[in-house]
Amino acid sequence: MLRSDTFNAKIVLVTGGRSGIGFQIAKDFLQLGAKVIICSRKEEQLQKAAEELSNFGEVTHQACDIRKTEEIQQLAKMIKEKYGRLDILINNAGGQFPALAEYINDKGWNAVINNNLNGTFSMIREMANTFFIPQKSGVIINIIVDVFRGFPGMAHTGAARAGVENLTKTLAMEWSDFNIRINCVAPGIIESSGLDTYPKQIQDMFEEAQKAIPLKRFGKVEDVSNAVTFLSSPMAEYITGISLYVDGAQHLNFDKMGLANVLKSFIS
Ligand SMILES: CCCCCCCCC/C=C/C(=O)SCCNC(=O)CCNC(=O)[C@H](O)C(C)(C)COP(=O)(O)OP(=O)(O)OC[C@H]1O[C@@H](n2cnc3c(N)ncnc32)[C@H](O)[C@@H]1OP(=O)(O)O
Ligand SMILES: NC(=O)C1=CN([C@@H]2O[C@H](COP(=O)(O)OP(=O)(O)OC[C@H]3O[C@@H](n4cnc5c(N)ncnc54)[C@H](OP(=O)(O)O)[C@@H]3O)[C@@H](O)[C@H]2O)C=CC1
Repeated sequence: MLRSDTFNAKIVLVTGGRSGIGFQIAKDFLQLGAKVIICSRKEEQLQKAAEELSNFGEVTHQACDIRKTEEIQQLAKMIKEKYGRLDILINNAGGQFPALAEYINDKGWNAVINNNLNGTFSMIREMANTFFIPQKSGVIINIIVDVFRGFPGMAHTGAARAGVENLTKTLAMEWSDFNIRINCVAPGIIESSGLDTYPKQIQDMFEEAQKAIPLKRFGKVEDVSNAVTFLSSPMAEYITGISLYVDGAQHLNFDKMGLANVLKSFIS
C-alpha cells in the first residue's frame, strides 16, 4: 500500500537478506525505490540471491558474519565508499536450534547468544557510529521472535531476543537526540526457508500448531515485510521503541505452542 517512490534514494542494509524473510524485505524495499545491500555468511547463496533481486532494482552484496566485528566494519567501509550514507538498517540475520534448556551446553548457548544478541548489537553500534549518529538520522528495525511468554523449547533465543527488545527501548531513548528511530518486529511462526531447518518431528506438528493460533494459520514472509516497510517509512515517523507482533495474535493465546512438549516426546 506504500507509494512506489516511498524509499527513493534511500540506502537500506538487510542482514540475512539472501533467504526467507530477509529476501522478501530486500525485494519489497527495491520495489519501493530503495537501493539495497544484503549480507550473510554463505557467499555463493548470497550472490545467487543478489542476482535474483537485481530484477527489482540496484542491489549490492557482501559476505559478513554478524558475529565478527571486523567483517561488519568492512561492510560499513564498502557502503561508505559506494553510497556515502546508510538510511535504514534491518537486522534480520539470526537463528537458533530447538532444545530443552537442560540439554543446552555452553557452546550451543553461546552460539545462539552471539548470533542473535551480540551480533545484532555489534551491527547496530558500527552502523550508528559510521552513519546514523554523524548523519543525525537513521531507522533501525530488529527482527526478533514472539517471546511474549518466554520461549519454551528455545530458551537461548528467547533470552537473546528479549535482550534485543530491551536494547531497542534503551536506544530509542539514548539516540532520540540523533533522530534515530529503532523498533522491533516480532514474527510468530512464518512459512519460510527458516522452518525447513527444523527436525521432521517438529514439522509434523505444524498442522496442529496452526490451529492454536487465533488467526489459524502461520504467517507469510510478506506479512513480516509489510510491517518492516511500514515501520521504516515516513508513515511511522512518530513510532520508536516498540515491538510490533506479526503473529496472528499467537502472543495472546495461552495455549502453549507445544514445541517443548514435542521435544520432550522425542526424548522419552
Ligand atoms: C510445534 C510447533 C512449534 C514450531 C516452532 C517454530 C519456531 C518458530 C520461531 C522461529 C523460527 C525461526 O527462527 S526460523 C529459523 C531461522 N534459521 C535458523 O535457525 C538456521 C539454523 N540456525 C543457525 O544456523 C544458528 O545460527 C546457530 C544454531 C546458532 C548455528 O550457529 P553456528 O554456525 O555456530 O553452528 P554450529 O557451529 O554448528 O553450532 C555451534 C554449537 O551450537 C550447538 N548446536 C547447533 N545446532 C544444534 C542442534 N541442532 N542441536 C543441538 N545443538 C546444536 C552445538 O553445541 C554446536 O556445537 P558442536 O556440538 O560442537 O557442533
Ligand atoms: N521463520 C520463522 O518462523 C521466524 C523467523 N524469525 C527470525 O527471522 C529471521 C529470518 O528467518 P528466516 O528467513 O525464517 O530463516 P532463514 O534461516 O532463511 O534466514 C536466516 C538468515 O540469516 C543469515 N544468518 C544467520 N546467521 C548469520 C550470521 N551470523 N551472520 C550473517 N548472516 C547470518 C542466514 O544466511 P547465512 O546462512 O548465509 O549466514 C539467512 O539468510 C531470523 O532472525 C529468524 O530467527 C523469527 C520468528 C519466526
